[in-house]
Amino acid sequence: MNITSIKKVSGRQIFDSRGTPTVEATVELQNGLTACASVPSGASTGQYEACELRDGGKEYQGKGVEKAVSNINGKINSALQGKCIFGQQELDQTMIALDGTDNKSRLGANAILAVSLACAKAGAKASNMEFYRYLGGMDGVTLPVPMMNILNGGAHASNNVDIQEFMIRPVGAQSFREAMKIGTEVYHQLKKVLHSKGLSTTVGDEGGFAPDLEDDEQALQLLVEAIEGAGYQPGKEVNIAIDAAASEWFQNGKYFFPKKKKELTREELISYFERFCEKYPVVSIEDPLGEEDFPGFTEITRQIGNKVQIVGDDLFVTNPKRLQKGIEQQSANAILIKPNQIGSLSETMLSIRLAQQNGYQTIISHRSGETEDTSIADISVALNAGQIKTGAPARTDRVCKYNRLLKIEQLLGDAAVYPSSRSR
Ligand SMILES: C=C(OP(=O)(O)O)C(=O)O
Ligand SMILES: [Mg+2]
Repeated sequence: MNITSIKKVSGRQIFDSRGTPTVEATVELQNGLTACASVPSGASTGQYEACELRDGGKEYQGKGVEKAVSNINGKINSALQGKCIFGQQELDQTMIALDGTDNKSRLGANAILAVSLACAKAGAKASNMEFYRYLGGMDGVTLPVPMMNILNGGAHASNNVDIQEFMIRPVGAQSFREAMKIGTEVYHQLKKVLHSKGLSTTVGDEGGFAPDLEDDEQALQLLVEAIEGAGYQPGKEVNIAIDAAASEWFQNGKYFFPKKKKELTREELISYFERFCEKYPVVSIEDPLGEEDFPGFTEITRQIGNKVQIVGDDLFVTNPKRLQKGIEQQSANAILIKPNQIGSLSETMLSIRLAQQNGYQTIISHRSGETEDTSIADISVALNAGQIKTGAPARTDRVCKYNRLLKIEQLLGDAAVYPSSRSR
């Protein structure tokens, strides 16, 4: 038996940032080294995501993950025992074949991904390497531009804002460290602005503020005011990204804003976003249309894709097959990468590479229900993704990813690259 082969894989039910059960896995090697990983969970989940296996019954309103955990302790443990920890592809393929379904519904994408990530972390430990270096080698040196979600709406907050996320991008920074300084200053300034207007400073699921507003456009005005108030130039030093999460709005061929009770056609919705991009420094729109609306995506990309990043989240669900369709139909120019949408590390890496080979921008992303696992930070640097979306720079479930990136930047030293607009 090789000392770097797998001795045991085990799982347990833990809780995410919303207090909902989720999966954690531990991999133990013959040499005694152990590594642990846990998986997050979404609220505005795409219909085509891999299956997050949840228990029936009354426990936690039927949200327990004990079945997924017992799949780890039973079938997955038996299949991976004795295998070499360095064969990530083979380990993932073994679990995918054992599952045997298209969407990982037998073992659960939550079970498979937790083990997949724990294996990769164990491989890094056994190699005496930092996780990002193990994944990306010497070539993984790019710190991502953080897309900080500082105002929450949609399915992530109980306010009256329909757009799910309003994010700031500190592109004028020259390092990730400086980007964090700028981002947190704007976040704190937004709190002051909201307070001065008598608006609520309670927060949504991702740590951003969740006030009731006149309309969604007011959120953009507040962000611009906060950027300026913190002493930065909107559009130059800090620009804005939104996630409409429009799959949540799609009903009978039209779009319906559930909170403002307003109905729009596809064309009206595209014009709505175009106006935002003309009037405000909005440079990135995620899921401007629904997950079925490939033609709508193609149309908005044709109209404004030369100056605005059009991001497919629910549209692509980190799935190389759906991404390939989008590439052929020119449906977007960027992809959101959420490892738990596809359910294994090697498939996640495949989607990132496919996107990069086809000139798509890549944004590595958290989920709205998170754990303290920081794998996405390492993945973003290892694969030179260029952007990360991991919530407000507040609340530990979000900040732990940002803090890991600060450490990685320090470890990389002079080799670290930050995609600053100033150096372009
Ligand atoms: C992070 C997101 O939310 P959720 O995890 O709820 O899908 C998103 O839609 O991009
Ligand atoms: Mg999204």
